[in-house]
Amino acid sequence: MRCSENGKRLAGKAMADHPPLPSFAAIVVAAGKGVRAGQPLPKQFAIWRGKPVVRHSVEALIAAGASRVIVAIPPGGEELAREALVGMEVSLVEGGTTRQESVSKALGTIDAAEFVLIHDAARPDVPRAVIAGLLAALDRHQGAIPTLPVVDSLAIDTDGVMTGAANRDVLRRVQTPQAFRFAAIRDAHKAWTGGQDAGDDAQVLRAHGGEVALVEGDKRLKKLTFAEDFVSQTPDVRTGMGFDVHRLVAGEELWLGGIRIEHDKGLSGHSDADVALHTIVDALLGAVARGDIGDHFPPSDPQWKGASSDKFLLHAVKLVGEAGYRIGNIDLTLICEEPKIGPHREAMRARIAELAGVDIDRISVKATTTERLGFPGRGEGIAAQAIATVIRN
Ligand SMILES: Nc1ccn([C@@H]2O[C@H](COP(=O)(O)OP(=O)(O)OP(=O)(O)O)[C@@H](O)[C@H]2O)c(=O)n1
Ligand SMILES: C[C@](O)(CO)[C@H](O)COP(=O)(O)O
Repeated sequence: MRCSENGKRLAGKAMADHPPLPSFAAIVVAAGKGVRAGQPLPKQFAIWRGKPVVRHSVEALIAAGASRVIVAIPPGGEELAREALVGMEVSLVEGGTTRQESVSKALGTIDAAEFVLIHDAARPDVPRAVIAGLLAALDRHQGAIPTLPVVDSLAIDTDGVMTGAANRDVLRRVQTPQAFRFAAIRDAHKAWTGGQDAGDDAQVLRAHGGEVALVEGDKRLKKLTFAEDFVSQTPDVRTGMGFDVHRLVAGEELWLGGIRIEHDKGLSGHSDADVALHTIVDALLGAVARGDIGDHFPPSDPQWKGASSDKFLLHAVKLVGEAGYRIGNIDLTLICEEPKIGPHREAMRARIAELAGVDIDRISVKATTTERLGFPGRGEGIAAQAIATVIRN
């Protein structure tokens, strides 16, 4: 069965900007029921990152130069599979009641190949570097599998009670694709006599006396198993904007962007009137929908008379954290003729970054004039506007 009969050589579609890999056949097992994933369709046909799950890995294997791709599908799943793999040159084979049986049936359709990669459709994101590492290891071994270290300590569970521990230093989490010398894995599957299923094909090969190399796996090869694995991982990003104006008057200190600037005039207001910090406070409050600066620090409250605006910004940063977010970036624009902002820009960025608790590269301070037009142009006041993004933790 083929989803496309166009007869083009698959290897010709391999990405031109990578050195070619040794020729290999690929089996993608997609014949499971996907019960734990609880999707409306078997999970291998559900949409993930805009495409059916199974399509992702088939595309990656073809791009890496697979000479042919055999996909094991569930009984009665041909229409779903054709739809998921439309336009791709693959062979479809009906799978079995277990993964191992599905692999065996797919292996039975290959007459000859030097190497074969066996992969779970449920692991859609297949880095080419992993494929390259596996194929390279077949120089010296009959099989090679991608693995990751175990990061948690391990307990042996006997009816809910810990009855021992395992040494995680010698244990590895095993992923797919798993790569084999074709004849070795074909013979191992044929010879399998164990009543119980093996966990994977590397175990089948080992049971037949083959040696399996461990190569570095990749987090991206995570298996989609549960419903939560289908929930979008796109970060929840929010934006807030702020705008403020303060009057410039003689006889006041000028506080701007959290620093004191020598100038013949200063900003007037109930607090230190740092228009830049006030604007940033409003942008942050807006991003987490916590009102505006006047709600938190009313100008009528005497305790804020002459207060440093640092306090306001620290408070807004705290509210962002309490809402479950962290600051992504802040982009501030100051609108004035005087003072010139350029000489103070880096000091402002550093102070704002310090108060916001983020790296300086997340803070931008820009300035513009109004071509001597309006109140900023006449030097009567300074206006500021800011945009802040926050990202859910
Ligand atoms: N009879 C089977 C069972 C599983 N698989 C495939 O083996 C891979 C790994 O299996 P798993 O994640 O356990 O998938 P399911 O068996 O479909 O999941 P569940 O146990 O939740 O039903 C999947 O790509 C699955 O489609 C297969 O080809 N044939
Ligand atoms: C083959 C496998 O993905 C390697 O980790 C794993 O053994 C499949 O197990 P499952 O129970 O079929 O999900």
